Amino acid sequence: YVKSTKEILEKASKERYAVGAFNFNNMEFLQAILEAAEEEKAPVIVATSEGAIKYIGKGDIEAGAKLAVEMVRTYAEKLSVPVALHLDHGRDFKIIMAAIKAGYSSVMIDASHLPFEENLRETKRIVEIAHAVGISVEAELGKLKGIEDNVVEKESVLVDPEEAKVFVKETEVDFLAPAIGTSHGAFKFKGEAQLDFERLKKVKEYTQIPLVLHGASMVPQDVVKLANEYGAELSGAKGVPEDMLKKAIELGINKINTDTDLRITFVAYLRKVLSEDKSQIDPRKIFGPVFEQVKEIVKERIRIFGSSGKA
Ligand SMILES: O=C(COP(=O)(O)O)N(O)CCCCO
Ligand code: NA
Ligand SMILES: [Zn+2]
Repeated sequence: YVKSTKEILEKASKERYAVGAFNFNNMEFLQAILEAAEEEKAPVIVATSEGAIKYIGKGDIEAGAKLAVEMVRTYAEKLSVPVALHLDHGRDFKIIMAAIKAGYSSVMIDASHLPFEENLRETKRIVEIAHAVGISVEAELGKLKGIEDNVVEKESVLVDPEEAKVFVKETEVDFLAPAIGTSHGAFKFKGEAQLDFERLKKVKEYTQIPLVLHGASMVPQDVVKLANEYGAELSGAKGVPEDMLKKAIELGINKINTDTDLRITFVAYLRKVLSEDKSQIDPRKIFGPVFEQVKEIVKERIRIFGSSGKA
């Protein structure tokens, strides 16, 4: 059933577990994510980036947002678990407004590339509008490394817990994504994976609100290997290790954004199925086994996040 992001995350924060926020940009990924949550009896957040809304709407933002909402509602109303739809990395005011108008439960205003005062002002503006119509808001403090959609962040600037305290108080934002060393995509760490747990601990203590981990995909090496065996070129791919995810959850992370793990699984098994079933031309016979695997990896993530059975 449909439930608000805020209710889902406040329960998670109180009970110290995390809820997956899985990205989708087509029907099959959405189906796989929702089936996984249902089978794990877990609350789940499904998310679209701005690019996904444009992709779903073939460039028409209002149509894309509306279709995403209607797909989620049509599936979710049949499920026994709570489902919320979230706008990931909102940057364009028009798209954030389109998501709110279409019926998204929460929106992220990502102004983390701006100086603190501007991030604060931008976030405050969106919070005022969203709260006026009962929508919750996520913001980001500090910078992730790597490519954030179309903004290349050269270096990661880790969150300042003192700034986080002021930021949350001033903006009344509902959830905060503190940068603690992760980055988007499959190539997260040059050397050893490391997250700044000290900062995370302080941010939770100072803000006492649900926290979000971006760039949290684990990049499973067995799946990377399989993809490469069937012709992909993903050498050097590295994600967040399980023990670090679990420690981040203990320290107060309640929403874990996961996209790359689903993408790598999709690509590995699509390559495998196409190369093994050479006469297959029915998309359902190709996508069926591929998205079965995507569902399984989502279930694995839900178990690691501690949200299995929490519906
Ligand atoms: O923080 C994340 C997920 O990051 P990851 O790339 O680790 O799955 N997202 O916000 C998902 C969209 C970013 C582009 O993939
Ligand atoms: Na987000
Ligand atoms: Zn992100």
